[in-house]
Amino acid sequence: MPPKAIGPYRVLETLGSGGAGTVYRALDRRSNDEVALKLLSTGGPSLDDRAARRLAREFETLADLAHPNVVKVFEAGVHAGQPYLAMELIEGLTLRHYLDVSFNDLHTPTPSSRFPHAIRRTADDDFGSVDSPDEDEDDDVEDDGTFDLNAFAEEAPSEDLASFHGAEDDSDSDGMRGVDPRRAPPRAQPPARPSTPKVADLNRPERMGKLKDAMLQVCEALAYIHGHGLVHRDLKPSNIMVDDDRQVRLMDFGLAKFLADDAGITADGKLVGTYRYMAPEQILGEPLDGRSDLYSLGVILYELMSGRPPFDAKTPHELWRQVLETEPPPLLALNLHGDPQLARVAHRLIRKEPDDRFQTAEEVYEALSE
Ligand SMILES: Nc1ncnc2c1ncn2[C@@H]1O[C@H](COP(=O)(O)OP(=O)(O)OP(=O)(O)O)[C@@H](O)[C@H]1O
Repeated sequence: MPPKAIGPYRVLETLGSGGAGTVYRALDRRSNDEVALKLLSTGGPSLDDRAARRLAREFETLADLAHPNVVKVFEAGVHAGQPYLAMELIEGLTLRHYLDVSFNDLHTPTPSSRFPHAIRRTADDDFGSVDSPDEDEDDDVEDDGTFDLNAFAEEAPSEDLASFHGAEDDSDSDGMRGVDPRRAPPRAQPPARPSTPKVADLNRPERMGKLKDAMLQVCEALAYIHGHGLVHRDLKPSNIMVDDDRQVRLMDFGLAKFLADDAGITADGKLVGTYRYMAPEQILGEPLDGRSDLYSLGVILYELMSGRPPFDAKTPHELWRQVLETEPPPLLALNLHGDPQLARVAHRLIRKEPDDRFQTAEEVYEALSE
């Protein structure tokens, strides 16, 4: 049951939940304006402290930003020990759902789709935000409210439920948790899966127009935040929303921080970000810059064009190995009639070396416009 009130806000409905908490539609009783209210998950005392710090960071980062493609944050507070963040309410969809041609045909339903607000939930978008692989070996839900391997297995994009459980077992039995990706031993790469059914639907002109337009707007948002010395660090389809006027908003800067204290790892040593969209340098805990966000953008573009991610594995360990060591299948082999220029952009964005990628969001914008 959602709370009835949070601080000065009356809760109207649940919009969705993510790794860090739940987002509600709420009414500001002072102004009568509707907002989106993100309430961080409760847990032990350490979760509260950490979550509060995450929220404060998200707020500080966002408060000074003003761009049509970046979500506006109004205020942060604490309610019954739980931190919350009030932000602009976006009447729209996450990028994945906005571009979804036929959700059930392209994605195997996951347990999360049982929830009535599944269309707004975003757990299908990724494997969940994650902690450093060498910590918290025993719990499904990590102490900062993010998820470990079981969440990873559950959210694997193209596995059936039996495979999910297999993945859980595998990961537990062979010690996948607690593995440092920098020391991960090589394994054989599984063969690329055949392209998804109805892949031709992905190329419908109207959908491609929407995809390109959304990508251009994301580039504008990224150019803006990178210009302010910020790296998003957790760019993924659930952190991009598109409103009814097709205006894109970049969300969730909880993981962003100024490049000055950059290391890709939080002060308490946790790796932040979401596996599937993480650049190699982020997996390795190396310093990040805007090019790491461009890598994530490339994964998103590849996935939305082909119906599957460039690297697809049952366990984080295997995914890291693929991301660090193998080349993704050519996008146009998965989608024969995909747009060749967009496919080239996607492949260049997901190059392993940051120097081999586009160097700025402005460059990506230009390439997408060609
Ligand atoms: N400002 C907003 N306006 C409208 N809906 C929103 C807003 N912010 C979030 N939502 C909805 O709530 C969902 C959950 O958001 P939330 O930021 O908690 O999770 P997430 O981005 O999916 O995951 P994570 O927190 O792990 O990055 C979003 O996917 C979206 O559907």
